[in-house]
Amino acid sequence: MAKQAFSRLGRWCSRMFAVECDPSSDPVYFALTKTPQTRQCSERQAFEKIFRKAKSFSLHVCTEDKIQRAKFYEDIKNNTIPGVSRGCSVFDVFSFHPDVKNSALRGFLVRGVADIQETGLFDELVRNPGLNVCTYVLEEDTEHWWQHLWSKAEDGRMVVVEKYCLVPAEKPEHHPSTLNIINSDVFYKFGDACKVLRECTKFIPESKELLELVDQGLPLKREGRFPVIVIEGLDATGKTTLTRSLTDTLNATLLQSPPQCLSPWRPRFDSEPALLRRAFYALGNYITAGQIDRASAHAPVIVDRYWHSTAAYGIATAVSGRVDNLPGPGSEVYRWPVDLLQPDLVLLLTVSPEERIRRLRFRGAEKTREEAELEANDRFRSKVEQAYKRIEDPACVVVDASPPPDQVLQQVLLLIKNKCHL
Ligand SMILES: Nc1ncnc2c1ncn2[C@@H]1O[C@H](COP(=O)(O)OP(=O)(O)O)[C@@H](O)[C@H]1O
Ligand SMILES: Nc1ccn([C@H]2C[C@H](O)[C@@H](COP(=O)(O)OP(=O)(O)O)O2)c(=O)n1
Repeated sequence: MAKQAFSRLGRWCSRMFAVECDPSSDPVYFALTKTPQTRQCSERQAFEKIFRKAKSFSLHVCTEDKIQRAKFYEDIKNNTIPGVSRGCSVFDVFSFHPDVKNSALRGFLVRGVADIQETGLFDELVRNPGLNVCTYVLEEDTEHWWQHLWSKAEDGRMVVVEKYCLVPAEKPEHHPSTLNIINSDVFYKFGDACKVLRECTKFIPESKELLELVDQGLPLKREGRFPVIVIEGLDATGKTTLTRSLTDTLNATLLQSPPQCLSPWRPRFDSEPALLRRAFYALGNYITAGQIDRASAHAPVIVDRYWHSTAAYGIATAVSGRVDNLPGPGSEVYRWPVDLLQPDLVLLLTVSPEERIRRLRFRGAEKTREEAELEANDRFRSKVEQAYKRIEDPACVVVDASPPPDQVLQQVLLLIKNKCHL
């Protein structure tokens, strides 16, 4: 057996396999076992739902280095999968150790691909040390489905190096998409976000300038005397409108995260995989923290988005499927970073989904959205909002932002008066 295959296997054994065929329901879970087990009739449904007796194969990105893995996953998703899956069904899949942090590998299952094993592309994929390539085979007499893991033998031929029987399994406590959140989708320490950007200076030269900007000191405890109020909320909930009127009324300084000075780099990082995008926004908060520290010595400070946004969007984007796949309230993913300056008050503006769509339409967005996209959007919206509400120390105070702007302002001024004695 090829040397490479051994190292692949070490990380592959005793894993579970989750196939997401419908974002509105649970994934189908399988345990991978060496020994087939007698199955109940009802379990056949799991296989019929996924494989339907069609030829299928899966690709899992297993590159060790986190940044390479994130970039390679995007490349496979955007270039390889569309190329091989014409006329096929494609599902997102996870290979993971149940409830073990950082153990999830993401990939794709392509169903209905007739002769993939005969193609040069198959060889190419199997040869790639960053991929685990599996085919799925039905043993007709026993009705067992087997996962075949492929590798390249020393003589250059493609060979099956390991076979696992797929056994339908109970859903684990934690959805596999939640297992890798810490330090991939949300960063809880300045140094952890910096590390990611430091490692990507080779292919994103802008990261170097960004690191120089943030290296100018980290205020953790505020020197200033004036209160700091953060306004959070989904797009079009009225943050810009409210932060402007609050700033005027309170003679405050208006800041935002990411800070203005990062605007030229934002589109660049927005087009990168989540790992890099989230590290960028995390560092934006530390730069804003420095600005808050200085400004709050002279006047109250209003901040348009801060840590809650970074964490809530990071978590909501990472967690696939339904809202109840989010880590439960009290999970460590909702904690405040150990070294980020805390505001005095965080207000979360909320409006009904219908009102939000009305405001977005008024701004000219969303006009051409398909129904399906709106529905997916609705799931995303609920996940962001739930994540916002679960973040702790400081937790946000929810404000109903559906009344007219002046009434929202009065309501918020009252809250600020009570909580910050302004
Ligand atoms: N309280 C409100 N009632 C009605 N419309 C509002 C209210 N606040 C803001 N809007 C309108 O909704 C849209 C989005 O507001 P904006 O302040 O830009 O939101 P955000 O900064 O959260 O994206 C704008 O067209 C704005 O004029
Ligand atoms: N402090 C922040 C601010 C924004 N983000 C991310 C989260 C979302 O992906 C986008 C939302 O920003 P966007 O500019 O669209 O929002 P608004 O126009 O202010 O409503 O940026 C963040 O991660 N951290």
